[in-house]
Amino acid sequence: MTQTTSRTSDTQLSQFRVKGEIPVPMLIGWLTLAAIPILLLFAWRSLDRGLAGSATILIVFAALLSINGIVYLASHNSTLQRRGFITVITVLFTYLAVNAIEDGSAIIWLFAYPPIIFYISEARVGVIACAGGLTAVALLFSPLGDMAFNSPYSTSFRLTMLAVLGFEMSTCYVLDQSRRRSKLGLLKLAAEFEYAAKHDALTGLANRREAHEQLEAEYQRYLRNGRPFSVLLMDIDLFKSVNDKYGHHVGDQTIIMVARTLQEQCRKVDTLSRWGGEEYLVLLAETDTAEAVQTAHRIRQTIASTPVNADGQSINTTISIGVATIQGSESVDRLLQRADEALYRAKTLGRDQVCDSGGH
Ligand SMILES: Nc1nc2c(ncn2[C@@H]2O[C@H](COP(=O)(O)OP(=O)(O)OP(=O)(O)O)[C@@H](O)[C@H]2O)c(=O)[nH]1
Repeated sequence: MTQTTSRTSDTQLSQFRVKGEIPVPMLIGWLTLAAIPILLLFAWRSLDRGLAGSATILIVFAALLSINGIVYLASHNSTLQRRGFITVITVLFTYLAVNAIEDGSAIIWLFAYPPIIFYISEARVGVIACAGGLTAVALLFSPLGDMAFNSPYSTSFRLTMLAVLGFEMSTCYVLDQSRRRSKLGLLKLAAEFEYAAKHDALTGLANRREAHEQLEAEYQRYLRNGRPFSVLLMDIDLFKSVNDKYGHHVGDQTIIMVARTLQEQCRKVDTLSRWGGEEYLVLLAETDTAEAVQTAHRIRQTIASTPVNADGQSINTTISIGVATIQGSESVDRLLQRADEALYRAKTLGRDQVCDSGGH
């Protein structure tokens, strides 16, 4: 996978939620609600110990988190909420490490940072934030840090802290990658299921169920705007003899090749489906009878003049077509029944024919 595609899929991934997954805005909401009383508690403790400056700064952080939450509630802008939250907690954790709040023990809160950052942001952001954080802590613990800040940490604490923090960040990264891969797998599986539920396995055309959905959608449009639509019900002529003569496999290939030719003959707005064994249905959106009959003749002629090449065999096929256009307040079932009757007539008239439900 290239970097571009992994980035794209990571961004796309965050837009989909699998069942049971905690939505990021909700998680940030809960974390904000939990953080505010904790910050106020430590502000009160700082005040109690005469550290008014620390108390004020912790109260400011609590206020900033509250404002971020309120802005989200008012705007529902989850990107803004996430960015605001990441900024506030990054500055907060830096402050806790540098200022050695609670006799330096507040630096332990840094362990809360990696799992949160990996969950609420893209993997790339998580890696950058954690690498930046670890470098910052290493600098703070270095002689350079000692020159700039008055840190109370012993050498053994510094080493343990850096090692454990690095270990935690790496573990969070590995687990997060695993979570993202599982999520991607689930989303792909869901897409495959959806595709399989809507398409015919042999030809890849819409299946009968999907055709019914499209018919219903077009019918609703017809009821709203009054513009009629038509259907072409098509059946390969004497298909049983193809199976009998060449075998089932060649029969299958013939069904696929006819489907391809039909696809080439249809507009993008039309829905071509495999209606049954060797039957196809075309839904012609916003098309009246004259236009539908013209299209049917064109399709019939193309099929008749295009021998099917299946497994090295050149097979001449023809199709019969029944045409019906929606009229008045009739139902979709009635429309299909009329198309079926027209197809039956085309068969009885000798096949390789187009008949419309008006009797032509
Ligand atoms: N190979 C193959 N054959 C299929 C498939 N589905 C249906 N059939 C066969 O298609 C044939 C349809 O035959 P019939 O309905 O009797 O009609 P026909 O021979 O096409 O004759 P007319 O429709 O009257 O022109 C049957 O032999 C089915 O077994 C399929 O998916 N693959």
